[in-house]
Amino acid sequence: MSALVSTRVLLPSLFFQRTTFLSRISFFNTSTVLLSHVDSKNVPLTLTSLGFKSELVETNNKRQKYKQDVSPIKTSIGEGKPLRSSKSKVVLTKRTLELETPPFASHSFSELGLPPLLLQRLEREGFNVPTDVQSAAIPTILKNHDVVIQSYTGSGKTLAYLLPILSIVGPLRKNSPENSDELGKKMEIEAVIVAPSRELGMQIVREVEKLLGPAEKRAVQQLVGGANRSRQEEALKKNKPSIVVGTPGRIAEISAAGKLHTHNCRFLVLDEVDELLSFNFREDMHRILEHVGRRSSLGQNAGRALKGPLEKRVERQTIMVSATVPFSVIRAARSWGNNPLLVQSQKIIPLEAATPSGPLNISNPIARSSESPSSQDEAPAVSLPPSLKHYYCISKLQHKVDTLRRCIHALDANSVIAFMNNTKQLKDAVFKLEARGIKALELHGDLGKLARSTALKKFKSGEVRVLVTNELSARGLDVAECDLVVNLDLPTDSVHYAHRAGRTGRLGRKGMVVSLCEESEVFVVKKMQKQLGVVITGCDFVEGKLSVIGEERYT
Ligand SMILES: Nc1ncnc2c1ncn2[C@@H]1O[C@H](COP(=O)(O)OP(=O)(O)OP(=O)(O)O)[C@@H](O)[C@H]1O
Repeated sequence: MSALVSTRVLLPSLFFQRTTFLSRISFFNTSTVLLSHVDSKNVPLTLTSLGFKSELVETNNKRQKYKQDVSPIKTSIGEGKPLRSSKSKVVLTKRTLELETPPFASHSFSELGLPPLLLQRLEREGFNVPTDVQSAAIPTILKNHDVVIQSYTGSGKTLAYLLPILSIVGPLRKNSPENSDELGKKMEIEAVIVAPSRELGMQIVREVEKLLGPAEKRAVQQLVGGANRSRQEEALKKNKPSIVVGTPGRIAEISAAGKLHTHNCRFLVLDEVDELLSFNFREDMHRILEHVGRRSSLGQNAGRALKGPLEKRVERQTIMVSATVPFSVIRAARSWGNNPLLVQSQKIIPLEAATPSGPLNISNPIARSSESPSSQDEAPAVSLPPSLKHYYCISKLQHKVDTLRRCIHALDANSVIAFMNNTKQLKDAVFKLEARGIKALELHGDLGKLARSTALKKFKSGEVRVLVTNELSARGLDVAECDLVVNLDLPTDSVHYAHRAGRTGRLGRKGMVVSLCEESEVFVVKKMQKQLGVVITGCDFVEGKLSVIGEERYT
């Protein structure tokens, strides 16, 4: 009761509205609504109060800016150099988010069987300790197993498959007697990595290039859509890369033109595999699966003929990766792979033993206690980083951008990704944010290649505070500094929620996800909450503060 009183004290004018609101929630849902409360010390909830260490400092132009904390981990993003926007002449200092609960395993990279040159490169790039999923996946892939890698967003799945691949193919590979005769020869393509978007494809290429270093970065080639195809074909011919990374359409196109020779390919990686299963990619994926790597004529049983774990395989090794693994992926993996294993952060099991809901819900008591979901309704409970905080705020459609503005100020967010479903409304939102003095840019598929790259670059560098985007950016996009994700439109389902939400809270950093919805949509939030097995708390942004409205208990 005292908690309820404190809400009244803080927000007297809103009290009546709030009580009405709570009773409506009860109407839409069977869940029990508890008393409203605000933080017991009446401290406003901001990203700072939630643990993002930042400090206000005066810069030359007298504007208050953030001084970054030095992260213990060097990320791919700049380390907080002062940045200057050429247009506004505003000096921005990037705030680096601390790793609060990093998913690091106790092992070191050197225990995982990686070659010395690769270990040196990891150290040089500041990758000192493997994450849990890397510790589980690297030795498993090195033992020639086909795998489905599933762990929550931002837990380091990319290196989990890149490191074993780089141990075996390309210039950093093991100089074992087995492949020493191949040294010096021009190799064929040995690994094909497929990603559903151009941005994700390019991000993976950057990660490989970082490890290869400038002298050897030609060993990887990007084959993404939207870029000049003949230039990519020329580069393939000239550089003879060991690894190609691309989008399904472009890989299939170049392969069909006879310019991509992948029949001897050793590895096929399907990153964001559940997305690659979607209807849009069906034909291209069919071609890739048929043409990449030597398929044994014995089909599925061929793998069983392997005598020992290190026996050289004669057909490709298939690696499938996602934070969300619905039953469709398990089914596809069983037919595409060779007795694949399901690799999660803390366990490795044969995929045959994985049930549709098992791998997703098992670690989450809330999701486990709810009714068992249908195959479309699976709860991606272990897909979400544990450090994330989830909120929803009721807002009328026409007030959403203003609510977003209040949300950004109340949470003191520095790097925000706002998701919308419709491109036209997305443009309007950017216009309104800019009109309210918040630097924002749009990112979606209707933009040209240059505009897309520029928007992303400006957002990553901290020059732009809000990136307004759609599903294009929901998968894989890695911006360590992103401290807030806002759903200006609700995602279509809990899987989409998980991927959008996962753009913040990367690698154990704290992050907040706020979904803005109309009153009639609250039941959708409640449904996703149940499916995801997380608490999505009602809130409002009043007088520059976040006020929690109610807590709900599962029934
Ligand atoms: N062992 C490590 N030490 C330090 N940083 C790491 C380590 N492994 C990965 N990272 C960094 O963590 C960030 C997140 O990794 P990554 O993008 O691979 O996550 P993910 O699990 O694939 O996420 P998503 O599911 O969203 O695609 C990246 O910036 C990556 O460089």
